[in-house]
Amino acid sequence: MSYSDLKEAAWAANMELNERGLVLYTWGNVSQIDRDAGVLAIKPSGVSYDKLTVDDMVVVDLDNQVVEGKLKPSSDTRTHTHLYRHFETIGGITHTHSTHATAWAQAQQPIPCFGTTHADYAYGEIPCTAVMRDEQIERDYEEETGVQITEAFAGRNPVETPMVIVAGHAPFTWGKDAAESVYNAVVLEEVARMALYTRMIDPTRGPLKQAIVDKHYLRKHGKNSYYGQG
Ligand SMILES: O=C(CO)[C@@H](O)[C@H](O)COP(=O)(O)O
Repeated sequence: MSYSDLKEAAWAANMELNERGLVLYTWGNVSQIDRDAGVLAIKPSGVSYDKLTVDDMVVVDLDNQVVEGKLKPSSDTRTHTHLYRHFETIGGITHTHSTHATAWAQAQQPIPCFGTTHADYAYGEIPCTAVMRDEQIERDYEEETGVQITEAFAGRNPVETPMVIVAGHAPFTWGKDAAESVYNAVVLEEVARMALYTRMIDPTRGPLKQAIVDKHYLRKHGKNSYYGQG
């Protein structure tokens, strides 16, 4: 993929994020990686979506060095590159401060799988990271945000749950490309909203029976999937 195609794909995903109402002003960012070229295109830092152009997108390598672009890359770039280095099958990452997912992040609680809507997209609980230690904050806050995410996924397949909430901060989602990571951010926000209402209706409600979670997740994503027209 040429740098211009990569920048176009990442820019279009950032525009979709804004059109879906998941970000305000300059909040959030989306990137897409070209693993063959070893670079990713990411939103520039502090640029509002209504002014963002394809040419503004910044191309960086996995060592966070700018390869092409006149603007500074997102302040969250080192979180994105950490995740690309550790989650080797993902192709796009979205970060938002969408209201309901961020409320769960501020409560520092994982989102239980209360229903089949959730189970259709994430194989069980949506993890919340641990709160960063002081020395991590001092060392490299954005890189350590990535560390907290990959540690929350120790023993878990990030493809099966393409979303996480960062304690005290907000959500990150990912997918095979930038567009799918935005799709998952939209899904996460709606699932977080449903879960908040569920918790309000019945604070004692526990997660859905695992057999139903299995049925819903695997009929869409398993090797014997029978959902849709594929
Ligand atoms: O997490 C945050 C701020 O807490 C980011 O989402 C910013 O809101 C966007 O930063 P840039 O990508 O514009 O540097």
